[in-house]
Amino acid sequence: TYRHFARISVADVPGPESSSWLLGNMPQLFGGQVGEAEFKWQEIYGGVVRIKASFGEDRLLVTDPKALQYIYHTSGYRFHKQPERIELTRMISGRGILWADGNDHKRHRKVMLPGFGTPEAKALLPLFFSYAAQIGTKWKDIIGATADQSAVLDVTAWASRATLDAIGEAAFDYRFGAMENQDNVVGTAWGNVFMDTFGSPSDASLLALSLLQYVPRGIREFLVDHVPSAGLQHIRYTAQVTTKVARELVASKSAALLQGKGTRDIMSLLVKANASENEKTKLNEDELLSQMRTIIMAGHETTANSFSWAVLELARQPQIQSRLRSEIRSMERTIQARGSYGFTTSDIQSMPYLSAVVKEVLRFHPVSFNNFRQSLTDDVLPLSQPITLQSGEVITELPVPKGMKVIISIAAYNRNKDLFGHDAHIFNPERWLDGSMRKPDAPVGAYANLLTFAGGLRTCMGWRFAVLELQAFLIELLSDFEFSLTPEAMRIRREACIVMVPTVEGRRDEGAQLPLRVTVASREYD
Ligand code: HEM
Repeated sequence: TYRHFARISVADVPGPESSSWLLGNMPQLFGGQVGEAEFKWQEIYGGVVRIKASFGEDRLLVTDPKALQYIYHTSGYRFHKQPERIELTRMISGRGILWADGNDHKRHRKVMLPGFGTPEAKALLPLFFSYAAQIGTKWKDIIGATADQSAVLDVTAWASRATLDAIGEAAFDYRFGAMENQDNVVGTAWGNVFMDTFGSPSDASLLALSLLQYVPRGIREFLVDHVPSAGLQHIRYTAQVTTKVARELVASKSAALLQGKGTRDIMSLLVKANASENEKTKLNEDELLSQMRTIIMAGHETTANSFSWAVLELARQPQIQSRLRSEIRSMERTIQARGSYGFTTSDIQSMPYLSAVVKEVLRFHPVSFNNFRQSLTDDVLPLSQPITLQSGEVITELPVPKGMKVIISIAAYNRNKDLFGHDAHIFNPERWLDGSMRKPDAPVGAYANLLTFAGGLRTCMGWRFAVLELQAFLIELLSDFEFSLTPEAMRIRREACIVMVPTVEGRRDEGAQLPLRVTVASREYD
């Protein structure tokens, strides 16, 4: 008790009132749509906001670029993941890289790195195009069978199946077959898992999550593994079926490697890199299996939902959609004129509007919308903008106590008006083209100074894959199809599960969906 009251306090940092001692501001933070509370608080209080968790505990909501650079990079291994949140990660992807911290994390990252370079990502471009083309073929069949040559299609469900198949082949040289067989066990298990487990958390589940931090690790793990709840059961089942496939794959990859027949997929590179590590740094079998679950989880729903948000914005703003289609078709003509077929990465790099749209989608709709960290020691956060404490004192550095829990709002950082302009809350790809954006003093993110892929020591390993896959899907499907809003699509919510998914207001129990009207795009004026 003495230590608690004598330690450094952040109570003087301004922040919103909380009406509940039991839950603090957590219902506001997790109950609404993604970003709702954080956008408001960032506007009122700036880049560092003191909010309340359960039992009056102070937490910091951070979007200040310099503070984030410090947390992610400079002091990266002194800000660990929060113990209760790490249980959620363990449930989804096991004790893999997303779960590991400190030296353990270094070990995981080193073994995984060879699979995630630029050449590896570029080599996958034809594969991404081929899965996007498979969606196109299916859509043409469905649309062709309708009287008015148009159909309402759930873009999220199609994208989810295609990205699962793409990551299966890219990462493991394995065919999930989700596009062909909609009852595919792994595909079905992953379907809506985030919405079922993490969507619309009740006050009781928020309180349970808060209480987990006070429970010793072994008991915490037991509870998470055994508490009977439908959402948890769904995720446990998903983990079980994915691990089963993963086990078969690790065995076959290891056998192929022994016979000198290794392939170039991510998992083979990982198994190979692991084989050359010494006994201390090697990943064990459980860690290898967890890595596969991590890659499936991190590499499929994230990209599928980013694609869904992109298409929704294009349906909302038909003039952006037409301009992008024109750029795509113009590049198609250039490719045909040089006598080749298919886009290369340099073709894609010379499409400025596509690049602007993709950056704007990732800025506006970051599907992984917040990160949770906790300081290992007393520390001092540097700040880009001074803050005025409630006492009136103005500070440019903020001392934080050991154990301080920090919530990083990726969604709010990406709407920072100093970085992205006064219209940061508007979807406008033009900002990436008109030279109006200021170069940041404290760059944080890996891509376009966005925090979408986090930053520093734990930057998303698959960001190059994600950007290329998104570009390939947009090129392939925008070229052939036109998207327009349906009445349901006018009521889309940014649902705050672990991955931000679209749901329809009033129909959240149906899970993630994006019903858009899809027609075959005319080529008359090409
Ligand atoms: C739009 C798509 C994606 C987004 C927005 C995204 C976002 C993120 C974020 C925010 C993190 C940091 C998580 C944390 O520290 O808790 C992360 C980590 C990670 N992501 Fe992604 N990701 C995407 C796609 C992918 C893909 C396609 C792959 C793999 C093929 C991938 C693999 C990983 C891995 C392995 C990590 C762990 C990195 C580490 O802890 O060192 N991600 N991602």
